[in-house]
Amino acid sequence: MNEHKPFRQAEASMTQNADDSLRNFEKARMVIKAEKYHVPVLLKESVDGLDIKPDGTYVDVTFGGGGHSREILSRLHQDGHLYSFDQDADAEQNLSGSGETLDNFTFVRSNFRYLKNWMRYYGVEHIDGLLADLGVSSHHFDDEARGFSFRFDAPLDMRMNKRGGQTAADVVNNYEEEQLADIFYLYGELKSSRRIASVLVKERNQGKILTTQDFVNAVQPLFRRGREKKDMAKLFQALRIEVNQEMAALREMLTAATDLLAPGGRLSVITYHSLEDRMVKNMMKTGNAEGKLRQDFFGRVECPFRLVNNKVIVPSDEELARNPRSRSAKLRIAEKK
Ligand SMILES: C[S@@+](CC[C@H](N)C(=O)[O-])C[C@H]1O[C@@H](n2cnc3c(N)ncnc32)[C@H](O)[C@@H]1O
Repeated sequence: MNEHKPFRQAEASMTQNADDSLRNFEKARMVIKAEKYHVPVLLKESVDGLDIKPDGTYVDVTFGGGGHSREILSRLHQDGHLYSFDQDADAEQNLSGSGETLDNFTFVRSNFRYLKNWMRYYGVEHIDGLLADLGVSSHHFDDEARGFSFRFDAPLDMRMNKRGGQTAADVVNNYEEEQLADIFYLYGELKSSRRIASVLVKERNQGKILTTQDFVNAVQPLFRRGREKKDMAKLFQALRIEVNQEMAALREMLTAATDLLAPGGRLSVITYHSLEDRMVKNMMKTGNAEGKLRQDFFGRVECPFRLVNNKVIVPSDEELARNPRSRSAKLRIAEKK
């Protein structure tokens, strides 16, 4: 009889674990209530990439509508923990206000560039995995008042964190012409960036550019017919990246994550434009955002990560059909050595 005992114990603990997962999932569903806020992108692929240990410590630095957080929580047991960050107050509203709480979940209303400080604050020295699903959520594009979309007329704001920092109107009205051109070229990959900057400067000399429609009216005549929407989207993206200092925040977060991850810990990052993707790729291949190869005394490349996927993972045809907003997503996964 005795030789069966370990099996029975294993069976009992499997049932216990399954119960734990179900309970966690149900509770997470109650605590994270958003359904329409955002459709999670590459959900299974990115969370599978974390290779979750049920008792591990995980971070989702981009909570948004909580789709990825909920999936991570469903795979954790009571002794695991998830810290989820978002700098936007609207994202926090996706947590149930009913007083329901999850013991193994902490929401951090902050920019993820302060990841290290917050982990220190919570007494966390190492994490087993970090997920980032960068950029803005569908909610940002669909909320008429936030100024992220050229489909609506709204104050030219575009701040994810409305508590502070410069707005898109501040950038458009105060930056030097050359600075504006650089932003449009670097973050929007727009060939006509100099012309756009020059037109904006002329326009603002007539009167401040304060709304999305002021901005659209100024630049629209520059775009070739048939390309207006694509180019406008690129221009709005460029402004948004500058307003929210997205590249600097990403660099700081990736550096902190590299230090915090325990050996065997996973980094799973979804990007939506080429500059972000390049920075993530560099970090995973070389351990620094610039992609500088470092070699040891014997000429061996030193890198804190092992790539889990050599080729980027992109949404399947089924996902693209179901959620066209996933079209530019690229997922990279690496493991800390
Ligand atoms: C693409 S959405 C994430 C969606 C989420 N994974 C889901 O399934 O619902 C990105 C979220 O990250 C937040 N975010 C972007 N940059 C951030 C930063 N530097 N610090 C904190 N939150 C940030 C945005 O406010 C937005 O809610």
